[in-house]
Amino acid sequence: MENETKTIEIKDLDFYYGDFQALENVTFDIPENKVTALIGPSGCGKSTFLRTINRMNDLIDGTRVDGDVIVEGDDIYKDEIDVVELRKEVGMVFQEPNPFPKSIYDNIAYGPRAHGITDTEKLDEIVENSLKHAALWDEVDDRLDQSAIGISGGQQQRLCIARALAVDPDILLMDEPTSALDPVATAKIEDLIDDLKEEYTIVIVTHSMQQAARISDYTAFFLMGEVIEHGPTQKIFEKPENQKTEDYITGRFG
Ligand SMILES: Nc1ncnc2c1ncn2[C@@H]1O[C@H](COP(=O)(O)OP(=O)(O)OP(=O)(O)O)[C@@H](O)[C@H]1O
Repeated sequence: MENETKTIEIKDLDFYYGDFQALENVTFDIPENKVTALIGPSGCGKSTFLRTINRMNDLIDGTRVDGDVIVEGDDIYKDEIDVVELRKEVGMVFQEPNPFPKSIYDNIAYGPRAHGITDTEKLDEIVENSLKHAALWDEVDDRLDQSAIGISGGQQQRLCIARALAVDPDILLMDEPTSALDPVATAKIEDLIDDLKEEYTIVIVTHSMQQAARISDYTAFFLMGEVIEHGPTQKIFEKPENQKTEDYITGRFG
């Protein structure tokens, strides 16, 4: 990864829920404008790791972090940072599409309004651009005032991606964003991820080996809280260095 710009650097990261250690000594870099996939069996710490990048775990009582998570130069657990600003730079999309019970327009305008934008023309522009970026504009441009709950699951998930993009983040965290979707909607999100990496750094948790192989540039394989192997996706899938990685990739466990 020598020639890549590192957006996120993780060094010796340990994470605890109370007495339970969920991440141990995690160290790797996440490069800019690439897709990094996090794979591994259920409970190995993928979502926990993802949530350390925008300090979403802070919302859970009794958690503790050791080590460094450096996002765009700031050590986000050691430097004095504004967590609201961090979460603006590091957007998140979840497993289940979770639009607010508001209009399509208001879903997208919510974040920019919360960050102080009130000008209607500016908001119109953000809503249009965000929906275009999320490849949803053409499907909803004639019904922006209708409820976001009334569109399909795949459209809702693209709406949630548009909502994340509306506050102009640099990094997008995605926690199994297609696991609730059918194959057609999944393919649309995968195409979208491929387009989005031109402008955003993407970190995605996926249970699908095929999805990781299709869409990611780098892959990190987690097992029981540790990163067993990390590297270019093609190498991880075709020539893994660790036997455990090979066993997992070839479906021998997990
Ligand atoms: N809020 C919590 N409190 C206590 N333990 C937790 C909490 N969230 C997760 N854990 C534990 O931390 C470990 C890692 O969980 P995590 O959800 O990060 O794994 P995962 O790899 O994302 O799993 P999955 O693929 O099933 O979503 C698991 O043992 C889990 O039970």
